[in-house]
Amino acid sequence: MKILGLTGSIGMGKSTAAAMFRTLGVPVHDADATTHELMAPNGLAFDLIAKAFPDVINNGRIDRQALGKIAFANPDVLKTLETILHPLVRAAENRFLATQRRLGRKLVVLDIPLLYETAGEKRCDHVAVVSAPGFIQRQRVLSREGMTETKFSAILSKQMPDIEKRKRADFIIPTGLGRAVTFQYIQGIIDQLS
Ligand SMILES: CC(C)(COP(=O)(O)OP(=O)(O)OC[C@H]1O[C@@H](n2cnc3c(N)ncnc32)[C@H](O)[C@@H]1O)[C@@H](O)C(=O)NCCC(=O)NCCS
Ligand SMILES: Nc1ncnc2c1ncn2[C@@H]1O[C@H](COP(=O)(O)OP(=O)(O)OP(=O)(O)O)[C@@H](O)[C@H]1O
Repeated sequence: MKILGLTGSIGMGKSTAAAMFRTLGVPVHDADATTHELMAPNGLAFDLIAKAFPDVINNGRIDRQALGKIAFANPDVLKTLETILHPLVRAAENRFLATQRRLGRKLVVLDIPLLYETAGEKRCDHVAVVSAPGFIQRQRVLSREGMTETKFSAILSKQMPDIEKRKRADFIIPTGLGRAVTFQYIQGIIDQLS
């Protein structure tokens, strides 16, 4: 079974590309979706996070925006969160891989936002990076509710620059030229790896 890592900086189009892989029949494990499940009220990380950051609990739920506000402004908070979440995400990823192997899959995708930042490429056979020009990325991200210039800069500073990701990638998937182009590239990657 070949493992393709899918990554890219904030707003570059990972989720959109992941959905296209799924449409084309390739199973995808989504690390970000896993963190959402882990942080839900019945999730495995809820109690640990609620204990570490009681101020961000709102109506029995973790207020992600409030947590993001402190985490992206404070390296210690982000570190604590990562220490809680990353091993649990990794365990979920391993369960996904075991299931897909049992099912005899030839190709699977691991969608990991911080793939290069956490040396995740070591457990992938190939890596694809989604990328668009910086001004498009900026427009996309700043149009999100609750996003500010300061938060965008703080998040960017914690991620490997797009140019560096592009240098390391086996495949670069353009996401600034329209969805049809992205889809075509993804189809080409699947053909090449199948
Ligand atoms: C701080 C949290 C609660 C903020 O949640 P919120 O819903 O407001 O933002 P969201 O998760 O959509 O992230 C916004 C952007 O920041 C990026 N980002 C998230 N965590 C990190 C991180 N640890 N380092 C760098 N960038 C990050 C995301 O990839 C995304 O591009 C959340 O991002 C979180 O729990 N982060 C820590 C876990 C983590 O590392 N997740 C990313 C990879 S699995
Ligand atoms: N290939 C594409 N063509 C056109 N627009 C796109 C494409 N990919 C993504 N977009 C647009 O860009 C925005 C961000 O996309 P998406 O949510 O997939 O990014 P992401 O990398 O998963 O973001 P984050 O890292 O912040 O979670 C969305 O509004 C989406 O509609």
